[in-house]
Amino acid sequence: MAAQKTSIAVPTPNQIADAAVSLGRVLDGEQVLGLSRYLELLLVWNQRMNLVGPQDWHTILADLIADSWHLADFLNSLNLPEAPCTVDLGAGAGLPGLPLRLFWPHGVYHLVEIRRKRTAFLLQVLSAMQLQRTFVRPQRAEQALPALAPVDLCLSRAFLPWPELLKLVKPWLARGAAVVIMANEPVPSVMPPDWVATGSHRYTGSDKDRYFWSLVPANISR
Ligand SMILES: C[S@@+](CC[C@H](N)C(=O)[O-])C[C@H]1O[C@@H](n2cnc3c(N)ncnc32)[C@H](O)[C@@H]1O
Repeated sequence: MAAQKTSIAVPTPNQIADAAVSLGRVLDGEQVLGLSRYLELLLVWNQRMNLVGPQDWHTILADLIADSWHLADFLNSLNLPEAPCTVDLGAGAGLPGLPLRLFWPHGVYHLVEIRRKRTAFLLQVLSAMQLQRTFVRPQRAEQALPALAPVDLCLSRAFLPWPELLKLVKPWLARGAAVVIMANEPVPSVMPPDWVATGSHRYTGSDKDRYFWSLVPANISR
């Protein structure tokens, strides 16, 4: 699908850079360009299919994309392999993965998404953003995980309730692997018996506090 002239307001690179500064992040030129390409395609495709709730770029940047730069900082604080194999399950509109790769380019990154129209969107954005070592897997997570295992890092946003996600991914994790949960509440004091929380981080999103939890299987922690 090619970008068409529409009535939607597509931000200029300078507007994106200024808005990011107002959200507390200074972007480099490549990040501005990457976000500009992502936002333009997202705004156009979002008019024809339901990719994200917000329709205006500033809300998308503040409510959705900013999570990815906070997530990049959290991932940098974890004890991960130098070039991890990461899966992003139920990637949908490419969140958190596509913006994340501008801020955290390590290892190989697989965006797993079952719906064909969404994978078509992801492929077009991927080609426009020219992200390194980042791939779209048009598959069910249940099929992609065995094919991509052993997995060093599992991410997902709004895909499955976290206890179900842990059950789904556990058989396919490498030794020392982590699952990072993006949550609206702090890490629970009681974990499932076979999991340990190894880190957590709170940050303030556009409207409320948000959290990342890093969880590892108890018997194969690093
Ligand atoms: C609520 S959306 C979240 C999308 C994106 N992560 C975000 O935060 O905007 C969940 C996505 O998971 C996809 N999905 C649902 N079940 C799946 C499965 N078994 N394997 C892969 N993707 C799946 C859906 O098609 C949908 O795009």
